[in-house]
Amino acid sequence: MTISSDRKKVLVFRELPPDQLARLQARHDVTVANPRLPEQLPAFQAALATAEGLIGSSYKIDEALLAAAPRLKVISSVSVGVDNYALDALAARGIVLCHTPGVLTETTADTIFSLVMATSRRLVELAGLVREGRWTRNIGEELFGWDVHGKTLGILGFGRIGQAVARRAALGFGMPVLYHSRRPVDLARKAPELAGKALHTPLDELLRHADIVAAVLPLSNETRGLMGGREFGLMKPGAIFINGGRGATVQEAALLDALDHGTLRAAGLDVFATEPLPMDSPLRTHPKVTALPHIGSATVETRYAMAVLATTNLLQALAGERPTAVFEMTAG
Ligand SMILES: NC(=O)C1=CN([C@@H]2O[C@H](COP(=O)(O)OP(=O)(O)OC[C@H]3O[C@@H](n4cnc5c(N)ncnc54)[C@H](O)[C@@H]3O)[C@@H](O)[C@H]2O)C=CC1
Ligand SMILES: O=C(O)C(=O)CO
Repeated sequence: MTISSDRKKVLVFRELPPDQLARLQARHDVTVANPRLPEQLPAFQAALATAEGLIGSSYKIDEALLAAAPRLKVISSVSVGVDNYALDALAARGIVLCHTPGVLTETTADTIFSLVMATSRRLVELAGLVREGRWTRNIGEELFGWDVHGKTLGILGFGRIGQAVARRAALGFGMPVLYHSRRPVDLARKAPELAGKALHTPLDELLRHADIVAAVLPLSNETRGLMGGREFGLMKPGAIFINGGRGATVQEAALLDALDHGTLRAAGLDVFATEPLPMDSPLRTHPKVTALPHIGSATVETRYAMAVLATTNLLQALAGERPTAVFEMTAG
């Protein structure tokens, strides 16, 4: 990467905290334009033509958009997931892609574990009973929940966040953990606290044995639609499905079918194939679904930490240094 140290054109395509925007403005010529807002789209498109650095998230940066950015050297994503970026086109042009691994791991694991709790103990449904003035007598068996402690948790995607979910489950709730990932993790060396408590398990076997299955997979050609009718059909009768990775790793029609006509107890979803979730999606109001508006990392502290890391990554790359968190195109 050869980028000299003079002022560069930077395009910010999602709001940044004022102090992080000021860090960028002190060193570079910055345009802030949100392409999701129709009134700002022309400014975004105009700035693309000269931009050397982009920073933002939640917007598809596809090949056509990259073609309109001939001087682009670096994209700094305020996210760990990189499914919004045309990776092959970036690699072909030698454009550096940075992201925000690590700083959101624990917060996202908290969110995923809250979905485990909420679905098992029917928290949202039963809180609604109180809120709506329908708590008029002790609840009966038909509204009882399901224990979380001691249940077997199956985790799909055993990277940073998957392992953080496993720690909560195994160390806090006495849950045996099965995990599915591309390859076994050397737990004795990388996460000794989980050694002997989390077992690498082929997908079908995991689905057959887990009481609760939590997906924390990145979206890629390999994981798109990974959970379909066959996979939901393999799950234990009465099991729960959680998705905290990416929506499109699940075939939503198959999930609905498993909830309506299969034996799935409930689903807890933070992510959807289309976001925001369309008004006519049956998942929005399904009685067995706890749906969240993609809040995995959405705490004050963590969103700020993500913005700081993304800003640092961009400044480093534009200064010709190796950024703290480069997404390695061949990693997995
Ligand atoms: N709901 C939310 O707000 C958030 C969602 N995410 C999602 O979670 C994903 C995971 O984040 P990290 O744990 O930091 O990533 P990571 O790279 O540390 O872990 C990914 C894991 O998935 C596994 N994997 C990848 N492809 C696979 C395949 N084809 N089959 C089986 N396993 C496969 C990898 O082996 C690895 O264990 C992100 O890519 C993002 O999409 C991340 C943060 C917040
Ligand atoms: O970082 C990500 O990939 C998210 O989904 C939001 O934090």
